[in-house]
Amino acid sequence: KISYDTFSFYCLTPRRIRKTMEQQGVRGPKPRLLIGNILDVVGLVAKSTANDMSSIDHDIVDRLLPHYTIWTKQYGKRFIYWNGTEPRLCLAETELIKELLGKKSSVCGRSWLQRQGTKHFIGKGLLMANGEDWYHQRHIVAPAFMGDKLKSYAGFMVECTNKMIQSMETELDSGRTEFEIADYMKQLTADIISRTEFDTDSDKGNQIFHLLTLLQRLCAQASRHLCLPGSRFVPSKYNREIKSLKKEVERLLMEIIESRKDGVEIGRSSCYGSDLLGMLLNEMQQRKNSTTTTLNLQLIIDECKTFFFAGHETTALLLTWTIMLLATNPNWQHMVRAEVNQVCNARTPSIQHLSKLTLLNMVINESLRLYPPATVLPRMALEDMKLGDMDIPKGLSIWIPVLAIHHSEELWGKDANQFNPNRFAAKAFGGGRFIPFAGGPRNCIGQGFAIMEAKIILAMFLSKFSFTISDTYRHAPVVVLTIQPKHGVQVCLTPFSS
Ligand code: HEM
Repeated sequence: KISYDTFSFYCLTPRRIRKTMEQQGVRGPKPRLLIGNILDVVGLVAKSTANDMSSIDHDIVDRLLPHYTIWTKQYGKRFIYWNGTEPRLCLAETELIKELLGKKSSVCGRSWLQRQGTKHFIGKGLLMANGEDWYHQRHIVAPAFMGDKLKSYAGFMVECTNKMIQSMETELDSGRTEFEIADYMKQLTADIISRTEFDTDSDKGNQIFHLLTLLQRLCAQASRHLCLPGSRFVPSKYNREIKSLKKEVERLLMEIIESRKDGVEIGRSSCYGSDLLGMLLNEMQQRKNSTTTTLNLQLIIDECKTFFFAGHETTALLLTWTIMLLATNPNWQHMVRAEVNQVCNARTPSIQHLSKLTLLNMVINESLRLYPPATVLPRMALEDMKLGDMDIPKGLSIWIPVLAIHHSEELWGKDANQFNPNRFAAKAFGGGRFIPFAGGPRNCIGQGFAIMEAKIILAMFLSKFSFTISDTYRHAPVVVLTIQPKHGVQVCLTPFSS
């Protein structure tokens, strides 16, 4: 039975899927046995990103998704390529994307390969959950990201940003002028998520982030290690390293959880708290006798890892790329600062101010369009389904190339690769065209949190410093799960007080 299942998983099902799609005219590059097109993709990306870009140019699709550019020219807007033994349909038609993320979201989920590849990293937390489990988990954590709860984080965000600005001012006083912004933003967003969702001191938070980053890097190579049957059970150096990092992260998280539980057990507090971790622990406690509950300690740990990961790097990248864009577009920097000064009037930004920062909002959107932290959105058909005119067989992975859609001249016009926040002045772009936070029921749960955080940090930063891009900055976006500046972003700061 096991050998038949393995044979079916690695050979029969992918073949059946390929046949169904070929009959509908969807083709793609020829796959190699077991490894599919992995080597083609790895080789093309290694070549296109081998050098830094010669100028600060936002035309980055050929660099970051060279395989997409080549195969879409050859096979059209829909094509199939193979990630090991997993066939992936690449889908760039906005109407179909809208349908997939919206109406068809209940029959789509995460693929086996994705779940297996991130098992030791974020486990079965919300990002990787499917079906009923996903629905249940989303329902539990959603209140932490809505309404008054969301608004209540603004004060922490201001406090953490003030701390960062003060440390920059101290550095400036001691004669430093150049700052690598990506590291500062990572530290700041890590502080904010640790404080708001886990009420944890930054030392422990830092340790967790450090270990999670190492785990993330290792897991990013998972598809190369998982295409051989049984490879995840082999005690290889790769597997051993992952397991030991996982153990260490989980030990640190358990310390945080235990200290919350102790607080309740010795009567110091009456509940586990109202932040994300508190909500999860309260839910587990309330339902401990229920037979339907799916929440257990391991799942809470997975959820913590998921939110530590999803809640800081993406926002840090949004901030980093936005500062790079403003540093290289002084007119926009000047206009947005004038808006901030007018709206906030020398006070720290409050919730009431944020909705009035229209130009800042346009700049943030344009930054998310040009440098969407998540370059692709992966989905898998959990059942046979119809998508537009296509019959999609169960088990087919569908990849939405967000970066390519955001840079498409057909969708955005001739200036698609230019920084032009004005395009967001008149209307909001939805409908599968502007999807930095995905869309439909399975969109980013932290979208409101991220935008609020980005507006507060940028407004405070702009009102304290004027900045230009440093001569040492080398423009070299690369993808390591998210779009990152390979050598960081160096800017020269001038404080307004001087
Ligand atoms: C600029 C910042 C952010 C961007 C661009 C972003 C982007 C995304 C995208 C594209 C997805 C969908 C992934 C997919 O379906 O494959 C997603 C999901 C998710 N994001 Fe974010 N995110 C950001 C910030 C945050 C923050 C601040 C948090 C938490 C505090 C967060 C937590 C999550 C979680 C838990 C999911 C999974 C939701 C689900 O599957 O139901 N994200 N994010």
